[in-house]
Amino acid sequence: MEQSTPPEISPEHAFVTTDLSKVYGEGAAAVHALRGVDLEIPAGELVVLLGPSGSGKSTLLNILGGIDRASSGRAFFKGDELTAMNDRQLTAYRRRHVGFVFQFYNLMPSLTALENVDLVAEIAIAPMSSMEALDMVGLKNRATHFPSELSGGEQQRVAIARAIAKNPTVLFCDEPTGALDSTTGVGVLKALQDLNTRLGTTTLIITHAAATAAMADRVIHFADGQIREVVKNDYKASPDDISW
Ligand SMILES: Nc1ncnc2c1ncn2[C@@H]1O[C@H](COP(=O)(O)OP(=O)(O)OP(=O)(O)O)[C@@H](O)[C@H]1O
Repeated sequence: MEQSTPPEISPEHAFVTTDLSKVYGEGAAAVHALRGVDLEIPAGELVVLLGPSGSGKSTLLNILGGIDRASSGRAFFKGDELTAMNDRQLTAYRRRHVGFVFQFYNLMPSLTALENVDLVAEIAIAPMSSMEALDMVGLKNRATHFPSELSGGEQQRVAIARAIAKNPTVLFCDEPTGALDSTTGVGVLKALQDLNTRLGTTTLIITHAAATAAMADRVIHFADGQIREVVKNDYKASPDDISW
């Protein structure tokens, strides 16, 4: 049988993409969201994706997260080809390996913080306890509070606890601080950096806050559906030390 994994893909890579492209729509209405993206993301890194609105960041995240499909090119997760998976395989990949955090927290208003985290922990394969997940984001003492009793930053930290409770291999964050003021945003970024260090979860963060780049291992600059530059940081700043 033909070997489907290119030899350059090693287990140290969480993701590798080759010539990855995505076109939405057809003909004159076609939008080229990704135009031949070649990317390597080492496992365990905290990666920040920067770029103008519409440059393709969310499209890349959604393809790597198994919630959208590429039009051409290939994407691999630890040697498994995402772009060759059927719907059932992609669902299994998401369920087993992927945590998502979005700009709006999407918490159930009628459930407490702990119950919101429980929702995901209950269907995960190897979850940590919901209380442990809340503890990791500094909210153990707010477990019985409802979302309406929590600040925006606290609600986002509950959403992060919900995403990490399933012990994901990769955590995708699309504008996690987009709805927060800068002080509150720092608390959320600190929680993400802390989790990355403690759990070793490969973490991809899309943000418009360019200063956030200083807290990453690697910064990917996007423009017009392509990677313009990849910068590897020698030193990772604490979100506390980033000026906004
Ligand atoms: N479902 C869709 N149908 C048609 N076009 C789409 C769809 N999703 C995204 N696009 C287009 O693809 C391009 C890339 O969008 P994408 O959301 O990936 O950009 P982005 O860099 O994440 O932007 P932002 O920072 O504003 O979230 C944009 O031109 C967008 O309008």
